[in-house]
Amino acid sequence: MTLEINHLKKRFDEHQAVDDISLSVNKGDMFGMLGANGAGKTTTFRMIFGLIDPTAGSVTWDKDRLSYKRTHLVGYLPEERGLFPKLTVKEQLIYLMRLNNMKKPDILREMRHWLDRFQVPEYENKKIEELSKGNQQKIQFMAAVIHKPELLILDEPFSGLDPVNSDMLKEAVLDIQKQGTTIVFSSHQMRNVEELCEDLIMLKRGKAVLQGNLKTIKRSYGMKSISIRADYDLDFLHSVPGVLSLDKRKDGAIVKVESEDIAESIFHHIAKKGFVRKFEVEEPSLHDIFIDKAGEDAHE
Ligand SMILES: Nc1ncnc2c1ncn2[C@@H]1O[C@H](COP(=O)(O)OP(=O)(O)OP(=O)(O)O)[C@@H](O)[C@H]1O
Repeated sequence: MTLEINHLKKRFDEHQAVDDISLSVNKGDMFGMLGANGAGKTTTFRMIFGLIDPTAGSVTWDKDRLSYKRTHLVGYLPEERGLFPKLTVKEQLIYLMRLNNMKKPDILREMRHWLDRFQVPEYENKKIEELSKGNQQKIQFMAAVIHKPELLILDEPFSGLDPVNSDMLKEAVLDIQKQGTTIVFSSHQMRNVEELCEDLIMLKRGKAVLQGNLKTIKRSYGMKSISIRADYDLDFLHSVPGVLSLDKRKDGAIVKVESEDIAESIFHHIAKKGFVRKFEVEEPSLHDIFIDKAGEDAHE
């Protein structure tokens, strides 16, 4: 079972929201979709789920279009959370899961399992409007997973969660993946993507600007980050060709350079100045790559 996206495009009047993206995600993989605000992530998710039709290109799950009859195979956590404030958690989940043809005893069993897991068993009979935003999000997440979909789409699942709840959700997502579910998610929090994804696509104004295996991308990315500790001012490194940025720290600096060769030349420059306490060349973080690639659209 594979999610296949081929030359997918979506145009809204004059605006090309998604511009020719192709990707495939194999069963059980976790795939990250990155991009600044307005890059086209949500539009892509809506096309995967079948809420809107592509202008061109195709989306298939297990070689077939995700038509209305097959939507129960997919779990979708939409960006615009859509719960009914006046319903209780139980009523809400029964309502949504009946749409997936789930039987009531199965819904209740799964709901209680998840409420226990999220350490909020007492929420069963609480109204949605009585819950905090973060806790409503847990219920929305449950609505995406209770029917055990083959493909799970999570649009910004971690936004608005405190660190404890964010970790709880992350563990839940990893467990669901272990059970063989294929997961595609978007996040503005690069650390989450680094922790969870093997493969990713980075969109900018609807186009893929970076795509592939995260480890390979990081290894092959020219840019390097050097962590330096020294007892003298490192400001002079600003004028070394190939230095992209210099971020001063208490007893040194983090210097971003274009390539490993530049890192070597930096080492010679500072060694001439005096004793170097630390000089460590690291691969760029996904955050660095995002700023570099998503460019002026990224306001992280
Ligand atoms: N129904 C619509 N009609 C017109 N324009 C739309 C519509 N839906 C999305 N767009 C436009 O398409 C572009 C992509 O939007 P989309 O919501 O897919 O971005 P996104 O990557 O999910 O952004 P964010 O991180 O802010 O959620 C935006 O410029 C948006 O204004």
